[in-house]
Amino acid sequence: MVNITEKIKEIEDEMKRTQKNKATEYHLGLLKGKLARLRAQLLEPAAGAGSGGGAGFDVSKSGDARVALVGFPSVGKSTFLSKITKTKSEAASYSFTTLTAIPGVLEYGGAEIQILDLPGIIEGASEGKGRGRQVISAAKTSDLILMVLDATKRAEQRALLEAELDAVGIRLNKEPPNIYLKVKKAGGMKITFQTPPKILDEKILYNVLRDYKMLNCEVLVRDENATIDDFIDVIMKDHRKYIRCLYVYNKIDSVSLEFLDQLAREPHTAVMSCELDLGVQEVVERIWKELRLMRLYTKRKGEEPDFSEALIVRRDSSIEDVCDQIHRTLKETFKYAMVWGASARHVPQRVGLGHMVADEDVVSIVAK
Ligand SMILES: Nc1nc2c(ncn2[C@@H]2O[C@H](COP(=O)(O)OP(=O)(O)OP(=O)(O)O)[C@@H](O)[C@H]2O)c(=O)[nH]1
Ligand SMILES: [K+]
Ligand SMILES: [Mg+2]
Repeated sequence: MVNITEKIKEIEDEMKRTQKNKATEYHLGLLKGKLARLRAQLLEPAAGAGSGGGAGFDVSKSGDARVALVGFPSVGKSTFLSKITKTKSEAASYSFTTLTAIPGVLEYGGAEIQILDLPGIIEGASEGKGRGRQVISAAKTSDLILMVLDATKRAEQRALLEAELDAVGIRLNKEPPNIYLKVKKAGGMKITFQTPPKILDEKILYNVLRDYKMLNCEVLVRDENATIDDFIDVIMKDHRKYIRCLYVYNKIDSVSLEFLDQLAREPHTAVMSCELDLGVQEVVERIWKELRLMRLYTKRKGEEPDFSEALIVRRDSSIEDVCDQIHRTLKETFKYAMVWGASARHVPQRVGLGHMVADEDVVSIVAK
């Protein structure tokens, strides 16, 4: 039987040995493409493997959003969960105290946010070390990854974790690449650049596409700074997940003020000490902000809006999403909606299902 992990290792070694220059660029591009394919294979559940393979933990999603706590062992994930929710997750000084996914509910801004405490992961998690694959599958289902880091540990921990998540197709704080790709039945390859590319060229895209046996397709590269990694992400788009990430350094009670200041300046980063209860509430506020949920208020005809209970919807929601949130079948009897607030051109504005709402809008749905 061919061992995928070994093949991956071989390619990674070859990439490390290969010097990066103009002459090797095409070969490296091909290797990256092959690596992406193998990694996707590795994550496919093996036939007859039962609950193994890439399956996550058996915790159903609930509430308005899900946040996954991801980190090395003993960084304080369970301590944090117990602090911000009513759930108690065992915390101790030894590694792998937590062995399964423990859900808790954070109530904030009228929303119920599911927080998933997870076992610690170690280097090699993406290749199946420890419970790595299960943890990563759970992280993939979340709306926000909270990467919990130990402020007293080496700075590399963050890059190591990022590499593990990257290897399974999770892209943190990134938008999908601005490249259009359409596979066709015939007609050959048509590769177009909207503006002169700074990094890519036609040949490298052609080579990778041929290696993927995508001989008939249309490509339009809209971003002049796109890389071959971006292009491979587009080819592999069914295996990619773009998730926001908040990096949280815990145990700041044990580091110097200078170092703390340095950590806090990194992008998408917050610092806290669960032990001294420092910064924990700020982290909760950051979670809320990063989730980009919106609060809407509903209003019945002829009555005042109900500001006592917000309706929580995701960013980029339309009136149709609002209807679905209120009731499964409301859309079917929908006639029009009246909207007051930032999304309305004039107040109130009469709108249809396609209208995009804004945070704190007041919405009145009129049914047939
Ligand atoms: N100094 C300090 N210790 C902390 C802090 N927060 C948690 N700890 C300690 O760190 C140890 C590990 O905490 P846990 O909450 O079990 O860590 P975990 O990340 O859930 O660990 P695993 O489940 O094993 O992956 C415990 O001994 C905690 O008391 C903190 O802010 N400062
Ligand atoms: K622990
Ligand atoms: Mg734990």
